Amino acid sequence: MKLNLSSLSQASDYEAAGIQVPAFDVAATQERVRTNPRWVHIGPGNIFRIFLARIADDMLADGKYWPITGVVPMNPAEMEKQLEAFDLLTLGVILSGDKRDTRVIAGLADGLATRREGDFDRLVSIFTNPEMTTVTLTITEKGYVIQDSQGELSEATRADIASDPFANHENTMALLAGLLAHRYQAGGAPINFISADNFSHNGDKLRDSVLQIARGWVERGALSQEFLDWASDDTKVAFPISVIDKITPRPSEEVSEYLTGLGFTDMGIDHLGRTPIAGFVNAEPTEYLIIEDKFAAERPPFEDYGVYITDRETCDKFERMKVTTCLNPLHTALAVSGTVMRFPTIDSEMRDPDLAKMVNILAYDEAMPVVTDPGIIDPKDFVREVLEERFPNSALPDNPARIAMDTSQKIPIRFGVTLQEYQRRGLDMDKLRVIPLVFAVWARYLLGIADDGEEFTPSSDPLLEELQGHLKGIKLGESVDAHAALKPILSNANIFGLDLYTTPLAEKVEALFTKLIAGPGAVRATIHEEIN
Ligand SMILES: NC(=O)c1ccc[n+]([C@@H]2O[C@H](COP(=O)([O-])OP(=O)(O)OC[C@H]3O[C@@H](n4cnc5c(N)ncnc54)[C@H](O)[C@@H]3O)[C@@H](O)[C@H]2O)c1
Ligand SMILES: O=P(O)(O)OC[C@@H](O)[C@@H](O)[C@H](O)[C@H](O)CO
Repeated sequence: MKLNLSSLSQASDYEAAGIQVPAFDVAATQERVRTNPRWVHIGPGNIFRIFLARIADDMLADGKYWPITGVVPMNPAEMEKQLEAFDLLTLGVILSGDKRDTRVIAGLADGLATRREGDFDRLVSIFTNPEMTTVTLTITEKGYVIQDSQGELSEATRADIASDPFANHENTMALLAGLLAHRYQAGGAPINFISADNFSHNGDKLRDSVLQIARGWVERGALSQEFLDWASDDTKVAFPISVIDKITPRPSEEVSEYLTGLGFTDMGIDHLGRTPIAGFVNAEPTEYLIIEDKFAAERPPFEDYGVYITDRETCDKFERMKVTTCLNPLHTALAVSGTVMRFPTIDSEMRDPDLAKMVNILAYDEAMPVVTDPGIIDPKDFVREVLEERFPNSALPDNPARIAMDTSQKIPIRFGVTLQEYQRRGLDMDKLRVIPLVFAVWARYLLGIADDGEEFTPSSDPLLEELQGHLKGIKLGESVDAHAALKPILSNANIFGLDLYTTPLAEKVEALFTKLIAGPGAVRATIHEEIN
């Protein structure tokens, strides 16, 4: 059996395999959405396919017409090999204990790849359609960045500003700013942009980046001030903030074999560069989506599908709890140490007493003091669920390397916000043990040498080359001037949210780093010593 519309018409084959199928006419919806689009999603990757597309699937099953048009602005092969090869269907596999719940998700009903001939023009026609009112995004943090590491507008952004606003743009922020210009020109129907990426005040960042490009066009006379006024008016173009939470690892070999055992012949894992791609997505059962109640246009009835639509303050508090204290910083701590110590999965790290203790200290002693209860869920229950159920979920094969991707972009949010809060509240940073340890292990990770003394390939990161340049020549077991090597990194407020030399942490990180490079086994020994 192959996953496609034709096999779906034999629903009994799916039912015999215990797989839930869409409760609506998928082919008819895919036909209708081409002329009647409602909801566009940029970056139709794993979390989107198992969370937002599933919500759309549930809505469609209830007769609420919110099919999604997925847009890949990067490599068209992602659209072709991961989505179109399966008629845009995804097999969602929820893993917990020894249970696997599998269903066909069909909320994604149309697919475009803007670097593919003709697709950009079709996207323009979708953006000029007033019936299309909502755009969601999961494009990773770096997709929003229009500056270089020094905080200046990047060369690519300057080139976009110098180019025709109405043309196709490779940079996603410029693409969206240009599509907004098309929408304005076509009458300016209101629209919502909901970032569902994992960082602080995601909607604000999206708004800033898009409007900065729009402003550049207005300043050089390519667009009118009226356009900018419209795009800046949040009753016309809304950018609510949101928080999304569902651990969604890369596709796993075990799940691939399981699906093959159910009779599928097309559920193998392929690769696009180093990124594994598949017709299925595996994830944990837990999920939270919180969206600020700030919309300019009609939107999907999210609240009927378990999504919290709430005030900005609640979003903010939930985000502080999840992204900057009780989940994502712990993830990054496990990602860099797990990679250097060659742990295959996060759950295996949680069975290591030192690493489990490290993240417990980080959560309860160092992060919790700056958390405020969001009201939706008690932070103590949230962190307990993370540390005792979600991370140790042995059915969920989450690889530390996935989480280590783009760490330089994540640190300001996952740790910097907490440090700024310590500074703001006058809390004692000298007491912090694990936060400086994580920074030192990250610097040790950047060397690309594991704790066994052998090489590993660090996950991709836009600053990898620059950061590795500062550490060039450092060898395990040899003496090092840690201050000279680390100063350019630790003083970079773009990375840590503040210059670590304005805190007691920089000195600690330098001392820890010196210990961590003492030789093979030094990472294990230093972590053990520091947390016991
Ligand atoms: N996987 C998770 O556990 C999880 C959970 C919560 C939130 N998130 C958020 O969702 C994002 C995506 O995670 P995922 O697991 O779906 O990853 P993924 O790699 O499966 O998907 C990422 C998508 O973003 C696109 N993309 C990458 N860079 C882009 C750019 N510059 N412009 C436009 N599109 C770009 C890719 O083409 C792909 O479609 C994460 O960065 C995170 O912020 C992920
Ligand atoms: O998705 P990223 O790359 O921002 O971060 C990696 C993980 O920490 C993240 O995906 C978590 O699994 C997720 O935030 C859980 O909701």
